[in-house]
Amino acid sequence: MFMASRIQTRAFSASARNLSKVTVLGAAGGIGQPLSLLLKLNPKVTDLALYDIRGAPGVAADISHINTKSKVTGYEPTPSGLASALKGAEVVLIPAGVPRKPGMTRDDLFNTNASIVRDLAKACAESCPEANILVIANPVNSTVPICAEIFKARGVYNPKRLFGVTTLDVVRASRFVSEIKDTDPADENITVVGGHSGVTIVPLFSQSKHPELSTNAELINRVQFGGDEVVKAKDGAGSATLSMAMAGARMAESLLRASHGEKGIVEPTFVDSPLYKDQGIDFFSSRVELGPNGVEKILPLGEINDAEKKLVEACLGDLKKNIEKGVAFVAANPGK
Ligand SMILES: NC(=O)c1ccc[n+]([C@@H]2O[C@H](COP(=O)([O-])OP(=O)(O)OC[C@H]3O[C@@H](n4cnc5c(N)ncnc54)[C@H](O)[C@@H]3O)[C@@H](O)[C@H]2O)c1
Ligand SMILES: O=C(O)C[C@H](O)C(=O)O
Repeated sequence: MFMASRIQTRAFSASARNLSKVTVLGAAGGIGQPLSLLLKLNPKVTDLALYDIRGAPGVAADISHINTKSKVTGYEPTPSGLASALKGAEVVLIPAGVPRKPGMTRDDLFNTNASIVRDLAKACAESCPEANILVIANPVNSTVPICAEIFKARGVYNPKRLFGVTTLDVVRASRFVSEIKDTDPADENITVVGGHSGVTIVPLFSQSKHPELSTNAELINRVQFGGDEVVKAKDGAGSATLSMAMAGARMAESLLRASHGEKGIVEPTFVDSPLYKDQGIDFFSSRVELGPNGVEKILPLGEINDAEKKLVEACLGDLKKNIEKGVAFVAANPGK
């Protein structure tokens, strides 16, 4: 209790002074570089810290020449470099980890990415336990529970500060709808719930301006497997990087706006959620109102139609297994 209030006071005093340090772990990668670029263009970011196991100082030197006010620092790939990159961070984005190649599922990345995320989560728990942690590395359905377990083991878990970034699913859904309806995607607000892989991605078109799309199997499939479209087109060179950078920058911007006092900021995101806990599912993506302390309010799913109820049903089975896999990994491999 004492820890939680101390954490909240510190976070508030930094944002009250409008000083926002944002750290990117995996900053020299396909997502990391354009994400860092977009964060450098964001006037709410005053201090941008870039860390990677290779190349972060070079990316930082390059980005630091952009004529916006924020200070950019690239850190060496050492434990002290990582700790310095994280110290005082308000937001940490984690795109560190390997991407898919054609024929792979996101779960096929688990063996490599689980330990990368575990070790970075440990560094966060030690150096910036009060930060908002935004997990991009796949499989998100498992890497977010991994982070939670690491924070719990160190007694610093704050469920309001841990987010799986599912913004790209929302971005895609609005773009795909706008292509069908010939509208501006900025006017298409599509809620996507569940998790971030295949059938765990559930768009709720019945809640949009185009409820008839909730039976459009082709569109639903495209939202659920949009990532595969990019993996296939890149033909072995990785997965979505540029659209993901935009989506990650949007999620970070939303959190910063909320921490700077703006009200009513809502983003669908994968969080520790009460919505399906009675079914043993501790994490779920739904519309979340953000505030100065991270999660302000987890909004209910609301009315959904029968077709969408079936999609949610199909999501829950896979999601439960993905979450359990992350929790079991930390239990069996707590690391150093
Ligand atoms: N959440 C989403 O919607 C979403 C979207 C796209 C990609 N992704 C995932 O994001 C991850 C990164 O994708 P990418 O295309 O940028 O890959 P990438 O290989 O281009 O970049 C990954 C970077 O992580 C770095 N890295 C590896 N281990 C590290 C460690 N221990 N500490 C710090 N940095 C480390 C690498 O050096 C590399 O620069 C993948 O797992 C991918 O599946 C998620
Ligand atoms: O598809 C992937 O592997 C990357 C990412 O999760 C995406 O949705 O584009």
